[in-house]
Amino acid sequence: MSVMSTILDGKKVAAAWRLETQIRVSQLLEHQVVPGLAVVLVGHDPASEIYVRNKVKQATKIGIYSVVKRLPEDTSEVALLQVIRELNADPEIDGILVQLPLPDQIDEETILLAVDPNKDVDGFHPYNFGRLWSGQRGLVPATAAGIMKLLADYRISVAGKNALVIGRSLIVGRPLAALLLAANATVTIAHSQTQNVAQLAQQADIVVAALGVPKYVTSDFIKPGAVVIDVGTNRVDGKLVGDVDFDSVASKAAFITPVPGGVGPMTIAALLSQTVDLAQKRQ
Ligand SMILES: Nc1nc2c(c(=O)[nH]1)N[C@@H](CN(C=O)c1ccc(C(=O)N[C@@H](CCC(=O)O)C(=O)O)cc1)CN2
Repeated sequence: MSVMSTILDGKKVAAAWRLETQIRVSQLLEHQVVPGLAVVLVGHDPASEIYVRNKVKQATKIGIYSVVKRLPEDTSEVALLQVIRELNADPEIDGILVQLPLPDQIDEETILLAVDPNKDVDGFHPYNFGRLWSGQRGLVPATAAGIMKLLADYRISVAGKNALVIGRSLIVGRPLAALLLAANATVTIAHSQTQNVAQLAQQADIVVAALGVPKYVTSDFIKPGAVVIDVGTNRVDGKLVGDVDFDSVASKAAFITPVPGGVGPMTIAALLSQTVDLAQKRQ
């Protein structure tokens, strides 16, 4: 018998979260504190352009002051470091993020290290990453924070569950594994060298697909009743496709995120919330 899963509606949860954040912004405005977000975009990656536009649009809508620093594709590392230094010193800016990926001539690690850890709203600075892995509270990468919030809103408990995170990126896989561990899940990280990913997935209560391969996770990976989180945003023939084969997996999983409308909107809502956390600290 095939059962249809509950769809984890990221669009709806993110909208409610943005409203809560907007209320927090109004409270800050009463104390003459305007939360400030700076987004640095180097080059013209079409997907990055969309994400940055949406971040700024949604930030502005809820009263966050936001600036975009647009730099050409051939920007040098030195020039980018100078922009970051200026933002670090700008008292109107609470949160700084550098949109990834960066062009090849720029070393990502050098850039992330240059962001003031107290303004590192993306949580990618090694200081904040270290705090995350040592189980301390702090700035957390937005996609991982968004996924945890989505699970919490649907009252999906994580403690004692087997979680498989497929993908070990700085942006999603690693920070999410740390958050799931902090929430007392038993966490496995699978990656490009992992043998028998399907076999590992069959043991998992929670499967997170964050590897960037369209429809990689199929129904034979899934234990009936599992929770499936799809972080993929692959463009195939102009269409947005996740890392999960939604139609086959939805008949087996208890909960599943759609693409679009699942994890993506939660990422931006988490970023806004964290920007306001930083402004509250300034206050
Ligand atoms: N500095 C950062 N760079 C990148 C991050 C990040 O968190 N910080 N994450 C991703 C891209 N990203 C945010 O930047 C992001 C990805 C997807 C979405 C989203 O809302 N997706 C929609 C679909 C939108 C579309 O049509 O493409 C959805 O899934 O519903 C938001 C943000 C890489 N870089």
